[in-house]
Formats: sequence, structure tokens, C-alpha cells
Amino acid sequence: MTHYDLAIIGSGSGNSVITGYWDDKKVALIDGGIFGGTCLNVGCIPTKMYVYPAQLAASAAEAKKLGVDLEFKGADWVGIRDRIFGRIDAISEGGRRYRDLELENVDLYSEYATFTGEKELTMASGAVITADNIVVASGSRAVLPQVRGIDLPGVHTSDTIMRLDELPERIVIVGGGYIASEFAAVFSGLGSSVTQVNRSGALMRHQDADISTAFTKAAAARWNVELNSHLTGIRTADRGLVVEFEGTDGKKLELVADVVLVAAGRVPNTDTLGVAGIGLDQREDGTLLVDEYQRLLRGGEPVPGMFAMGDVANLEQLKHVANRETRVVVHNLENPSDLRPMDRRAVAAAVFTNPQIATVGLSEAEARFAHPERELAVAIQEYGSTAYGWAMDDTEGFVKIVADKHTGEILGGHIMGHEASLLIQPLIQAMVNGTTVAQLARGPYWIHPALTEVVENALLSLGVDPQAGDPL
Ligand SMILES: Cc1cc2nc3c(=O)[nH]c(=O)nc-3n(C[C@H](O)[C@H](O)[C@H](O)COP(=O)(O)OP(=O)(O)OC[C@H]3O[C@@H](n4cnc5c(N)ncnc54)[C@H](O)[C@@H]3O)c2cc1C
Ligand SMILES: NC(=O)c1ccc[n+]([C@@H]2O[C@H](COP(=O)([O-])OP(=O)(O)OC[C@H]3O[C@@H](n4cnc5c(N)ncnc54)[C@H](O)[C@@H]3O)[C@@H](O)[C@H]2O)c1
Repeated sequence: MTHYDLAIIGSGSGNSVITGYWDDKKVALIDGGIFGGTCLNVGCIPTKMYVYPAQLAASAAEAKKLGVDLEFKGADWVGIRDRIFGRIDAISEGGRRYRDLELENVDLYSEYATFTGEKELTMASGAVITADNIVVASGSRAVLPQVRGIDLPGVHTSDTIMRLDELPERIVIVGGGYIASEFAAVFSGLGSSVTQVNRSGALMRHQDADISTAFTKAAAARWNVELNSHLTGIRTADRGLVVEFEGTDGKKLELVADVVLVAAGRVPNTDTLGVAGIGLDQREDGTLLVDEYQRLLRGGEPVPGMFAMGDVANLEQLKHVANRETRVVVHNLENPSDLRPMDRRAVAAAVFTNPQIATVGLSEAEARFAHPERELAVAIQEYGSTAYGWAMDDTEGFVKIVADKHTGEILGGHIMGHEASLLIQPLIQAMVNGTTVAQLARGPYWIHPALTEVVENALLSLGVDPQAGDPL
């Protein structure tokens, strides 16, 4: 049995816990999957590397209404795929080699581990290690509905769909969330015939209701969308797969496809880690409970020397949240007498679908529920109401802001449309820094006639009460 100062489970965000502080100490880094974790290998980065070319491809159709005659002649799927993974696989392998071969104080275990004691881990090979400190960063994995035919060749999750040998002619995408909506935009942009099928009555249902409704309409104008239908089975056909669904009204739906992508949510990797055996506190969905310092809890009390971060411990399942939690874990591991808390104000996210969606803070419904005592100001401003929106002839994009009518505090911002992921940033900044609606609308210059004017105008149209000293 080898003893370590620190053991880390997961080489995604977990890899960044190994700072210079550990140079003279012994560290075990354990990962049974691909080195570097989800974001690098099968998540944020490769998906966005597909999103950009797909957006270029889709722009041919969008240019037409502006009088520009672009022709989309097809996508070189294999070329795009190899450019993406030629870059990513090399980074993953370089990171693995560095940890495995070049860092003397780090032992890399390329296998799965389970807890067999509070500070004891047993590897798949049978090796047992102990450690004074353990960081759990084991991430999450795709959920596969247990229906007939789910393991047929041609049925994929986001882990495998990006490595296809050819662009599918017809793809059925199961799910209405982030992953399903991003891949629907990628495949439809690149030229596949896409049908996205969701169990509930709208896409992106966790967003503000106005965004969810508008996105469902916008998506249906770009690819086929079927709602209120859940997956019941998959079978092989003469040419491809038949994907079977049942509607909430009992009606059957059968779709023929070359490839099926199942994007029905992700579960935390806690069941496979044996955490229940050591009595760690978990939420109902299996995520590990941590305190504000990212310390693991047992019976509500922090367990000394044990931390968790990332998808295994938060509800957001976002890389920038995992990164921030990592910084908190790094600080608190290295400075146990000066603990610093995680900041969960103004968590933001973007969905890189078409049109893009971005969000920060509370939806209107969440704000009304969370603050029944406050009078809210709500504004919706269309891209098409600004000069840049005229240039784009945009008829879909809009910004929605929710604020406190009397104090001018911004409670939430929601954007759908061109580069929503960029336009949201001033609202994130304002929420974190406590900048009011008036201070944000009139404090900085807003470049004319940039698309950011739609955010400025949304702020102005909220009609919040003026305060003494507001900028002019
Ligand atoms: C398709 C897709 C697109 C995404 N796009 C975005 C995006 O655009 N923006 C964004 O913010 N987020 C995005 N995400 C989410 C983001 O990837 C995750 O939030 C983030 O990667 C989580 O990091 P993590 O360190 O918690 O886990 P991971 O990076 O998943 O690392 C966990 C590691 O632990 C290993 N492991 C698990 N169990 C064990 C065990 N028992 N023993 C040993 N090793 C184990 C796994 O092999 C894995 O490598 C996306 C996710 C997906 C799937
Ligand atoms: N851009 C980003 O930041 C980004 C991108 C991708 C993923 N992610 C993260 O990954 C997480 C997981 O993404 P996801 O899209 O898998 O999950 P999700 O929870 O966002 O969506 C799952 C969807 O599948 C549907 N569904 C579930 N079972 C079904 C069934 N049997 N038949 C039909 N539909 C069914 C649900 O109604 C829901 O719409 C997200 O919550 C997100 O945090 C982030």
C-alpha cells in the first residue's frame, strides 16, 4: 500500500490541483478514462470547434435575405474532425506524459478507483493507496434511457458522436437540453437532416420561459423538432435505424435515421466511486454535498482533508464553475487556516446552438418566486430595434433583463440571438460588482452602432426608479 500526501480522482479539473506547493510532496492522480477529462476531450472544446464551422456553413442561408448570394456546397466532415482531434488528442497525450513521466512527485494511475475507506482508494487493478488529502473531481457521465436497442451500433452519446467516420445524412437527436440543442445546430449547419425529439413541450426548458419559447420556434425553423415524445426503443431497418417514441397523448412516432444521438442528461460519477460506503452526504440526484469551502460533508459536518469540485459536486455542470471551484480547493488545501469560500453569485452560461442562448442569474419566474416582496422591472429588447439589428435584418434575437424596480439591482439577464454569449458579459460584470441598472446603462460608453446597444436599450427600457447621483 502506498501512502500519498494528496490523491486526486479525475484528471479534468482535478489536474489543475497539482500546483508547485506539492513539488516536495507525493501526489496520486487517478483517472480511468481519457486524460484531461470531459471538457477537453469530449465536451466544451471539441463541440465548439464543430460549432464554428457549422455556423459558417449556416451563414450561407442567412446571407440570402440580405442579398448576398453565398452557396454552401458541403462540409468536409473528416477534415473538420481530424483538425479538431489532431489538436485535442495531442494536448491530452502531452498532459498525460507530463504527469506520468516528467513529474517525479506525481504517480499517475490510469484506472478507475473506488473508496474502500475514508482515506483509502482501491484501483481496478487491486492496488490500494491511502492519502492525507483527497480531492474528488470525478465528473459526470451521459444517461442512457434503458430502452430496447440502446446499445445498437449507430446509437451515440456526446462521447462518440464527434468521431463519426462520415457526416450522417439523417440524424435523430434525443433531448431538448444543452447537448441536444448544440449538436442539432452543428449537424443541421453542416448539412445533415436533423430531427430533435424532446420529452417535454419545449426545448431548453430550464431557461427563462420567453427564451425557451422563442428558441423552440427558432429551432423548428432550422431543423425538425418533435415535442412531448419520449424514447421507447430503437431497431435496425434496411438502411439505418428506426427510432421509436411515444407521445404524452399515447401517439407513436417512428423516425428513420443513420445515426442517433442520445443527449438525455448527465449523472454524477458517485455511484461508481463507492462514496455511499463511506457515508458522504449526497443530494437526491447523487451529487456530493460540499460546504462553501468545497469540503466534503458527512452528517452535515466537513470531513477533514476531503474536498470535491466540478460536475460530481455542483448542479450547474459547467466548466467555468468547475474552474472556479478548483481555485477554491487549491487555496483551501494549501491554506487550511485561511479558508476562502466559493462565490456562486451570478453564475452564467451559454448554449452554443443556433441561435445562441446566454443566461445569468434568475429567470423571471425564479425572481418572482425568490423575491415575492420586491417589485420587479422586466424588459425585453429586440435586436431588430437597434441599428446593428437593422443591418442584420434580425427578426429573432432579443435581450431580457429582470431587475428590482426600486433599487435597480439586476437579478437576471437572458439573451437569444447572434453572439449572445458575448453580449451577456456586461450583465455578468454588473451583477458581480453590484452595479445598478442606471450605473451600467449610463456609466460606460456603449459603442454606436454596435450590437451591444441592444443591452443598453434593454437596461434603459426597464424604467427603474432613478437614484441620486445616477450618471447622466
Ligand atoms: C458535449 C458537452 C459539451 C459541453 N460544453 C460545455 C461548454 O461549452 N461550456 C461549459 O462550461 N461546459 C460544457 N460542458 C460541461 C463541462 O464539460 C463539464 O462541466 C466539465 O468538464 C466538468 O469537469 P470535471 O472536472 O468536473 O469532470 P471531468 O472533466 O469529466 O473529469 C472527471 C474525470 O474523472 C474520471 N473518473 C470518473 N470516475 C472515476 C473513478 N472512479 N476513478 C478514476 N477516475 C474516474 C473520468 O474518466 C474523467 O476523466 C460540456 C459537456 C459536454 C458533455
Ligand atoms: N454550452 C454549455 O455550457 C454546455 C454544453 C453542453 C453541455 N453542458 C452541460 O452538460 C449538462 C448535460 O447536458 P444535457 O443536454 O445532456 O442535459 P439537459 O439536462 O440539459 O437535457 C436533457 C434533455 O433530455 C430530455 N430527455 C430526457 N430523457 C428523455 C427521453 N427518454 N426521451 C426524450 N427526451 C428526453 C430532457 O427533457 C431534457 O430536455 C448540461 O446541464 C450542461 O450544464 C453545457
